[in-house]
Amino acid sequence: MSHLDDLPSTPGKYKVLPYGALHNHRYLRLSKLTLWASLFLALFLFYLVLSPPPSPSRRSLNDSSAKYGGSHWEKQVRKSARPRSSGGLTVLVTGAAGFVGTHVSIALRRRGDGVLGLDNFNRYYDPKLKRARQGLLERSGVFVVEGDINDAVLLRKLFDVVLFTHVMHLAAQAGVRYAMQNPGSYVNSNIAGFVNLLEVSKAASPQPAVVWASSSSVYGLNTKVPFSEKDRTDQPASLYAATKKAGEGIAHTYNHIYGLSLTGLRFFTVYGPWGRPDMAYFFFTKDILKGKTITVFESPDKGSVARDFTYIDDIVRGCLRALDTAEKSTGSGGKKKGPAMFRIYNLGNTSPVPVSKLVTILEKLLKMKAKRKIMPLPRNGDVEFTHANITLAQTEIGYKPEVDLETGLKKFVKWYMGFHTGSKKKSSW
Ligand SMILES: O=C(O)[C@H]1O[C@H](OP(=O)(O)OP(=O)(O)OC[C@H]2O[C@@H](n3ccc(=O)[nH]c3=O)[C@H](O)[C@@H]2O)[C@H](O)[C@@H](O)[C@H]1O
Repeated sequence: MSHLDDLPSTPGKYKVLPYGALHNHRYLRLSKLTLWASLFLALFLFYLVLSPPPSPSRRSLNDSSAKYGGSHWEKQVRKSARPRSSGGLTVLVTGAAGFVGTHVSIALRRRGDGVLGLDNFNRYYDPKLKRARQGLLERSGVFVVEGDINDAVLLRKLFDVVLFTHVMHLAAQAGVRYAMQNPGSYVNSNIAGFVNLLEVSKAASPQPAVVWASSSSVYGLNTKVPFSEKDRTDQPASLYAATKKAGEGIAHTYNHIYGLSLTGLRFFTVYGPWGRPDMAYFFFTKDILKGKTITVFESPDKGSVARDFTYIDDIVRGCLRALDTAEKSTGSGGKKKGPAMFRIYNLGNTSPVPVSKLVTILEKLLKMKAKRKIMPLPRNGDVEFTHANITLAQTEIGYKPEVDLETGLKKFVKWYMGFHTGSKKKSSW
């Protein structure tokens, strides 16, 4: 086989040229190549000169999420956060697509305050419910930024775009029993996320006043009833409770060092329309309707387990009163200028109801008999009873619960049936 065997067999694609012509041909190809390379280099240099490297914040903003940023996004953020009148509040609501977050955001927006929502739409329970709540929020004029409270770049960006007067911090890993399955999630949201939010809030100029959700669970094994803010809270019964208690300590630190105005609200088993499917009243309703057995816990001495169930509208009124009475933070840009307000309030109903009674009310409303399995309270973080003393909240912020369990559950069941049967009521408020 000769070297000619390597030549292509199709004559038109390969020409054997005399030396001079071959040289000229190579020269022409070389200069074309040089021309293209120079053009490419010039364009590249031109691009480098015209686009300076992104600042660290821009870079990580782009890296960490593609879901925010840009002029259209900023316009939506500003519009949502703008109050209708000059005296209105400008509130960042974290956990806005959550149960309490949705109700509070809509109530604020309805009375004319500016509200920007933030929610990470995590999968702790069906995100479809959170998306449905987001639909409600949008219809009320509340834009929800999809992001996490641990994302410092995003939080700083939000504070750059909007001068928030208040933060209503409701984003949290909720649920007492789930803490045994996923402890990290509680530390991540209720501790790390809260610190991150406070870091950004304390650095803001002006600093916002922060109102946040603590929990009745901080009373833990306390046996003195009703639970008063003065009672011990150093015996948490679950990691959830421990992280909420830690949150109160952390908040105090930011108040003490940086002059942030902080108000913690200890919610007592909040229930109502658009509620959380991981809560007993919600999944009892679902299971009773399906004819499935429900497990009703009883105390070790065969007594009833009771909760101070609090209706969502009462909680919303409490949140709004806390926001309205919060004094301004005294610091600015991370520097304390004087002492600032620090408050903790119980927001409960003041009338504990045994869980067995809750089931009886549901049976009546659903017109179905529940298949009950009575079980001793497992050692999973649940406490035997909760009972709020609300004198402090009543005296200082005018909190007054109005809805009893039967009335509240009636409203919940009405919503539940509408939402789950896909009737028109699905989107009603
Ligand atoms: O106040 C709070 O700070 C907390 O309230 C809520 O916790 P809880 O009061 O524990 O509500 P929830 O789970 O509805 O159980 C209600 C009752 O049903 C009993 N229960 C529960 C499950 C079951 O299968 N059987 C049963 O009897 C159970 O023993 C209990 O007695 C929030 O979830 C929590 O995030 C936090 O906000």
